[in-house]
Amino acid sequence: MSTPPARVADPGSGLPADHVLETLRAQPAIQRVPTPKLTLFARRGFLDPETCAAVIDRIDARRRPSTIADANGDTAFRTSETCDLDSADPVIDRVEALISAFTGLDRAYGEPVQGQRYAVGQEFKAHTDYFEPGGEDYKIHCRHTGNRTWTVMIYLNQPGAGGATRFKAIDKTIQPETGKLLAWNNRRPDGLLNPATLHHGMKVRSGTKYIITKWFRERPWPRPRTEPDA
Ligand SMILES: O=C(O)CCC(=O)C(=O)O
Ligand SMILES: [Fe+2]
Repeated sequence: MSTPPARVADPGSGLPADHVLETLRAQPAIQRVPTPKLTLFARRGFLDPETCAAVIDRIDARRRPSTIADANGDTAFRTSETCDLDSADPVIDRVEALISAFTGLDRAYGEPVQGQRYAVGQEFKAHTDYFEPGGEDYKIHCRHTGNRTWTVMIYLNQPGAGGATRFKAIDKTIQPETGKLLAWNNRRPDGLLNPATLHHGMKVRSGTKYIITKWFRERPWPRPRTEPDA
């Protein structure tokens, strides 16, 4: 008796991860953080300094206070500023294309790229990027597009001091460096959410830190309507 095949998501969603793992492993100069607890890759110099500077300009022009999905009562939990970046802008469009080509993740499954700006003393305390199933925020944010699968993050500059990203469960701290990309799977190999992805955007001690993040989902992200109403 044959069992029906399991529903296979589009490989570009990053769930299952095989296609993304194959694509990332084939990239020159990619580094994988050696741990069995999570899948975390780094690539130094992924984005050129000119593009990083152009994206920083856009973040500075449109930043607003950051929010968090699962409000936890700690008003100092995420003190940075945020900016949704417009994929109709050719600079952002190119960054999105580079991320997809590098990771094998299909940009159709990604949320709009988000910029973050951290001034001295600002941070994003330890959190996971996926939504906690069962909560109100999970219902609101995951109803249509499912939960987050992969996170791709790029440091746009190197602040004077501080601003590292600490993955507590594996005792690994990654230093910001202009153009360095991080990509991690928010899931375990069996597809379940991985709490070992807990990470902390640590306080900037001098200068300003800029990053962009693109989070991918189980299902395609709705595209903004551009056509006029009939
Ligand atoms: O700023 C960092 O190093 C981490 C940012 C982060 O975790 C996020 O935006 O989800
Ligand atoms: Fe995060």
